[in-house]
Amino acid sequence: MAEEVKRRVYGRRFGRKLRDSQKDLLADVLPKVRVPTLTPGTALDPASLFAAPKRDFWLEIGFGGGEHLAWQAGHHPDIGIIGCEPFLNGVVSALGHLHRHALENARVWPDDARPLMDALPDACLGRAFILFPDPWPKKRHNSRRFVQKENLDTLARLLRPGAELRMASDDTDYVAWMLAETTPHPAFAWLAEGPTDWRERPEDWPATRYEEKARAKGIKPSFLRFRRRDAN
Ligand SMILES: C[S@@+](CC[C@H](N)C(=O)[O-])C[C@H]1O[C@@H](n2cnc3c(N)ncnc32)[C@H](O)[C@@H]1O
Repeated sequence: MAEEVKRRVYGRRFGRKLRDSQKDLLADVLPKVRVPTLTPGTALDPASLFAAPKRDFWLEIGFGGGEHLAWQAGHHPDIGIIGCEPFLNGVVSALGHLHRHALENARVWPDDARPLMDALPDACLGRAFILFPDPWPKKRHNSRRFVQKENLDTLARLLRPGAELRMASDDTDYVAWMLAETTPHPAFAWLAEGPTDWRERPEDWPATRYEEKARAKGIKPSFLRFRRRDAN
């Protein structure tokens, strides 16, 4: 992990005690798929993470249990996908999916996405996902929200022109916040095609655990797609 970078991660790092089979995943599978330790100033070529050449590289920030990460990896074997998640129990769950489906094209950064993003080169990504990020509903916690100018600037640097940034939330206040932060950003154009299409999840976008939790409570999430503009 990037020990020297002292940014704070808000949210849980550990949950329920791990069972032996989960500890085995950490011991046996994580070393095969983890992004190597980064120190500040290290440059990370995403192509160096994968044994076979990849057509493109995608990034998922906060993959939770890893269902979406594994689905995208399974459906796009020619893509190298990097998932970031500091919550250990989520990492273990993702390792289980990658192992069960023998997915070779996903890599895991079991930590805060920001140091990894800092290490990636300009215009190296074709897609990035931020799905159901923690909404931090109290006003005084707004600065903890992942979708904010500093992180959008970094994503603007990493996504190549024409690339797609996907976000989702079931929290209406956070959806409004995401739009308020992203639509004025010069690098991003909202891909809404009508007044309601962003209320429907595209077919190449599987439901995540948090989406299912929201729907079980009768809440309909929103799905936002942005195109990385050519200039800026
Ligand atoms: C509400 S959960 C959603 C998980 C998953 N995307 C889903 O939809 O089921 C938000 C996740 O973002 C992760 N997260 C929060 N801050 C992060 C950061 N700086 N870098 C990477 N992941 C982060 C949390 O650990 C948490 O698992």
